Amino acid sequence: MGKAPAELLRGLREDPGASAILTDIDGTLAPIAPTPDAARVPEEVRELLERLSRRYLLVAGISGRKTEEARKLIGLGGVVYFGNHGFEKLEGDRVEIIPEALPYLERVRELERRAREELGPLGAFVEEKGITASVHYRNVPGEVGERCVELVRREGERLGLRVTVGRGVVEARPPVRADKGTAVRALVEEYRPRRALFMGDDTTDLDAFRELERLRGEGLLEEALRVGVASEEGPREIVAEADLVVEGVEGVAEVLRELAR
Ligand SMILES: O=P(O)(O)OC[C@H]1O[C@H](O[C@H]2O[C@H](CO)[C@@H](O)[C@H](O)[C@H]2O)[C@H](O)[C@@H](O)[C@@H]1O
Repeated sequence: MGKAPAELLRGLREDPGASAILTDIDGTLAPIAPTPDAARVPEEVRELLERLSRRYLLVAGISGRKTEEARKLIGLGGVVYFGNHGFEKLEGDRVEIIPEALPYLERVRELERRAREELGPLGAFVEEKGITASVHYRNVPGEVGERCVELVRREGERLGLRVTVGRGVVEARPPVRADKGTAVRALVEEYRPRRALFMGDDTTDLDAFRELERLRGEGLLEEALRVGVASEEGPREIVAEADLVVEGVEGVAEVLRELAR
């Protein structure tokens, strides 16, 4: 039998000054909603994060959202924010984009234009995000969803962009080395925690899981804990690669309560 959650979290809980709590937002802190602007972080989760940010070395939100949106959703000053799947970071009041990605901005916009023209009339929604593109198909029939994935894959290939499929969304990004894993590495190198946990539910969170494990292998972390948020829509690797599996945002809240105990 695997270890109980409290046992898995003990190392972090007993060493808060040297522990980092890193987390995805949508599907992890905020329940999945029909549209991006309907998503909310429950008040209890926000309060727990606030307490943890005062006690632990680091609390960071690493999201696929635009950084400003990630900041708005969590709404806490004591948290560090990375947006657009690790392509952006909030530095003071400024959002910094990975410089190597900037030459691709026009291609991302072109893909968005093509998606709006072809898929907008069918009910798909293209979220305005800047350096990465997201085409949402949660609220359209299955065959339209397939057309969304097809179009973004085709245009992504033509424009030299990298494409990923997430929960009700297909996304394209510049083909440079930036993802939630590079965000995790940057934070570990800057803050030097002994222990770190990452919580996530979707495809792009796997980059963070894998980097956390590499950091542990390299000896930069003594302990790395991957918390997978199970869902019917998420990739099976989220559960397969996790050290601890929880059910939905309520399961995440339990982890936060335990860390705050
Ligand atoms: O990395 P995350 O913080 O989990 O962001 C991933 C994407 O999340 C958002 O879309 C997802 O949540 C929406 C609200 O619940 C939902 O309607 C949609 O179907 C999901 O894919 C966000 O809008 C995207 O920009 C993020 O990339």
